[in-house]
Formats: sequence, C-alpha cells, structure tokens
Amino acid sequence: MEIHVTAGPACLAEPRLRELLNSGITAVRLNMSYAGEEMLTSVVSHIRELAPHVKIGADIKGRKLRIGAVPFGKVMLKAGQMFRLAEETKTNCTPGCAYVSYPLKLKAGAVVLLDDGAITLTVTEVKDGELICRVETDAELTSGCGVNTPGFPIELPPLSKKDYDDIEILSKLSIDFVYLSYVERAEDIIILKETLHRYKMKDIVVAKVELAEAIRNLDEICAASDAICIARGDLGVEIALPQIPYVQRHIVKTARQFGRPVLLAGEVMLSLVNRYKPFRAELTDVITALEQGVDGFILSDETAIGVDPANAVRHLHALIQEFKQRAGSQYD
Ligand SMILES: Nc1ncnc2c1ncn2[C@@H]1O[C@H](COP(=O)(O)OP(=O)(O)O)[C@@H](O)[C@H]1O
Ligand SMILES: C=C(OP(=O)(O)O)C(=O)O
Repeated sequence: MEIHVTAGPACLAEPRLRELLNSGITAVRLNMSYAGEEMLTSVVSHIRELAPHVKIGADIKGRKLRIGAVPFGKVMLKAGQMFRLAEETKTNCTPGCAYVSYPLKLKAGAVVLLDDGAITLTVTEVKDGELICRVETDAELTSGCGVNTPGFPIELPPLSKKDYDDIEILSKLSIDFVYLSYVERAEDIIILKETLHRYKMKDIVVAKVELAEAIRNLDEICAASDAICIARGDLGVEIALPQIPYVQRHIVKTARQFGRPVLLAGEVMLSLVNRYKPFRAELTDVITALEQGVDGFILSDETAIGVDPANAVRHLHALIQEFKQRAGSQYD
C-alpha cells in the first residue's frame, strides 16, 4: 500500500524529516509550486541519505493557474466590493487588483473561484482585458492562491514555461516519478513523457485527475499514464461537491480496469493539520476508499504544514493495518 506525503515547512527540518521518513511512508511529493532549485537539491539529497527506500516524486503545475503577489502577501476582501483580475503584464498590482498569468477569456456572469473555492468572484464586466468582479463573501486573499474557472476550459498547453524550467532542474536530481496537475487528456501525458525522455529522466507519470474534462477522457488518460491520483481538493472546486463520492468510485473502478494503481488525495486527514486525533468521518472515508480498491493515499497539508506530520501518517497506517487484518474475517 502506498503512502505519499507532501513535503513542506512542517517536515523538512530535523528531527521531523527523519521521523516522517521512518513512519511507514513509501514516497515524498515535492510540490514544484513551492520549491526553488537550492531547496530541492538539498531536500532530495537529504531524503536519499536518510531513507534510500523512499521514492521521490515531483508535482508539476501543468495548467494550474495562480494569482500573483498581492500587497503585503494578503488582502481582506469584503462581500459586495469590486475586485479586478488583470493579466500579469498589463497593470500594476494594487490592493483592489490581482494578477493572473493568463488571459482569462471569461464573460460577465462567469464565476471565478480562488483558494480552492474559499473565495467566489462573479465577473460583472470585462474592460481593457481586465475582469471586473464582485466579491461574494468576506474572505482573506493570499498571494499565489489557486484560480479555478469551472465550466470554462482553460485553453493552455499541458506544460507551462515554469514546468519546462522545473523539469530542467529536476533532470539534475534523481527523481523517481512526476505527478502532472490539471491533466485533460492522454496527449498531455504523452507530451510530458517525451519531455522527460529528452532530459533522460525516468518517464513514470502519475496523472492528477481534477478536471471535469479529465473525467470525460478518463479511459485514454488511464491508458497513457502509470498511475492515477484522485485530486479531490481541486476536483471539489471543478465539479459539484455531491458528485465527488460517485466520481471517486468511478475513477477507482476505471483505473483498476486499466491495471493502474490509484491514489486518493485531497483532505484525506485534513483535521490533522491542527489536531492530533482524526475526525471519525475521516476514518470511515479512508476505509471506504480501501474497500473501493485504492492502492494508496497522498497526504497534503497534513504533512506539508500540519502540527505533527509523522502522527498523521501513523493514523493512516493504523487504519490500513486494521483493514488488512480484517480482510476475510467476520467484521471485514
Ligand atoms: N509552504 C508550503 N510548502 C510546500 N508545500 C506546501 C506549502 N503550503 C502548502 N503546500 C502543499 O502544496 C499543495 C498545494 O497547496 P496550495 O497551493 O495551497 O493549494 P492549491 O494548489 O490546492 O491551491 C498542498 O498539497 C499543500 O500541502
Ligand atoms: C492533491 C491535490 O492537489 P494539490 O495539493 O496539488 O492542490 C488535490 O487537489 O487534492
């Protein structure tokens, strides 16, 4: 059974890193949106030295959109106020405006979700290439948060300039596999594999399924990739929340039909970001996923920014053990 953990400030320093690496994990996910070359080089060599059995995967952003820096790192938004989204190169950033490094081709009435859907903006007008938006609820906007435009496909190539730069950096390190965010179709995986080949890297790709388009193209994505990640965090912004349990079941079933390992990610034990014992509903969610046939889990914020990363893994590990022990018994 796979347990992947996302590296972040909560687990990179000793003794936390050593403890995490020995807590039963099988792989570490390095999120390229947060890692610079120097930091990556030192983290990879540290992991290799402490735990040669642990695999290392790099998560590249693909079509994921983020807003740029906002003044002082955060801006308080008030329901009803107007806020502008501008294409990066066009305007100077002010408290009432944020950059998106992509021309958002949206019309009045479209909804833009920021920060995994925590912030809802409604486009009221498109003026001089800027989206004039109404803020729907009070919220704090932080620099670099994710941008989703459900229902409006983002016409971007599968790999961004940053991804090509990141792959060049990764080619100098020993990385075991790559997770690709915002996959839409099989061709995205093929393009990434060709690029990894060019850099003489291992061409093992985990496709992150987080777009409605990816669910429509699931068969071809499963055929083209080496493993599937159900990225429920972003998926829950891209499709209606009540669909998530059903879509999860469909992805697990399809991945298994194609003989691909399937990993469940997104709020697996999110309560452990600031608690030491998981919510009871999280226990049931993990067991349900195991019963559906998942091959493993990816912890995100729990290990990247949580209070006790190794504790989160131990809780997950204990559930997996419980599941395995009960297989075939009266209470399985
Ligand atoms: N400071 C950090 N350093 C490294 N990884 C982080 C950091 N903060 C969050 N992460 C991890 O990176 C992933 C993406 O985080 P984030 O960008 O905040 O969410 P999203 O991409 O869904 O908008 C999460 O899995 C999170 O655990
Ligand atoms: C794993 C996910 O993606 P990320 O953590 O990269 O936002 C997710 O959306 O569940």
